[in-house]
Amino acid sequence: MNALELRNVRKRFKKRRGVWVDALDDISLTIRRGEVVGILGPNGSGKSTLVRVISTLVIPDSGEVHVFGVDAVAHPKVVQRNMNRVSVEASFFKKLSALENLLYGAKLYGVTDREARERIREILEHIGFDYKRAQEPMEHLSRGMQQKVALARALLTSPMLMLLDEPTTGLDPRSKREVQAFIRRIRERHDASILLCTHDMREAEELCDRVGIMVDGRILALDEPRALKERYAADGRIPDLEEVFMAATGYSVEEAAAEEE
Ligand SMILES: Nc1ncnc2c1ncn2[C@@H]1O[C@H](COP(=O)(O)OP(=O)(O)OP(=O)(O)O)[C@@H](O)[C@H]1O
Repeated sequence: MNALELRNVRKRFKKRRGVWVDALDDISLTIRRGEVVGILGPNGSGKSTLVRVISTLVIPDSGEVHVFGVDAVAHPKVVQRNMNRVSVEASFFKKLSALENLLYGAKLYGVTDREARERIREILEHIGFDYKRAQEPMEHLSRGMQQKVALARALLTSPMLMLLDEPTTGLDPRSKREVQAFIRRIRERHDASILLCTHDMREAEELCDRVGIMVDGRILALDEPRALKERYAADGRIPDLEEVFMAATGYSVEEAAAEEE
């Protein structure tokens, strides 16, 4: 059984009168157990909508979404238990400490307080979060530190499927490396299947088994990074992933990362 299966998923949004946008335009995608699949795409290409549909926050107009064989549209509660989403919009109780927020998160997933406390310490240390600061209110922490708490919360509940929506965007270089190293470790242990949306080509290449390129709600290419590069080879020269991205999308990396108009 696959960790994730999307078949012909569509989602349209009304932008203004008479103007619609196909955020997801006939998306089919499979993630095998233990596999890390990256999605690279410019702003507005539909990555967040993809993550929201899988995490049952948005209902697709048509198509099927199965998480470990369970229909996500018909049984959102069951599916939510088997996955966790990390995104910049992660919600916390800002006045409470990181530790209190993490304990609360663990409780929702049925992890006991004692078990949670041990694991919280271990996870925070692994991702380079100074445990002494875990007692401070969330609102005192930098964005990078809050992002690490969001990641810790996702890991704490041992989700079978992790949806990482730009987990390193906005982090300082050191935090970024720590978070990436942690994702790499999870990957090596093969204990989670991961969908990773990112702007960062190197991150995608280093962390993902397969990478998809998304533009205007469609996945243009999805393959192992090496195979993608071979596919776009010209005159016997193998391009890097950045060049593949430009060739496939017509966007430069800078344009892809720029704010949506
Ligand atoms: N709730 C909504 N209402 C109207 N339009 C929406 C809504 N959510 C997304 N869209 C539109 O759907 C398209 C895809 O958006 P989405 O946020 O999924 O892209 P993205 O690739 O995640 O971009 P970003 O990297 O900026 O988050 C965009 O044109 C966006 O404006």
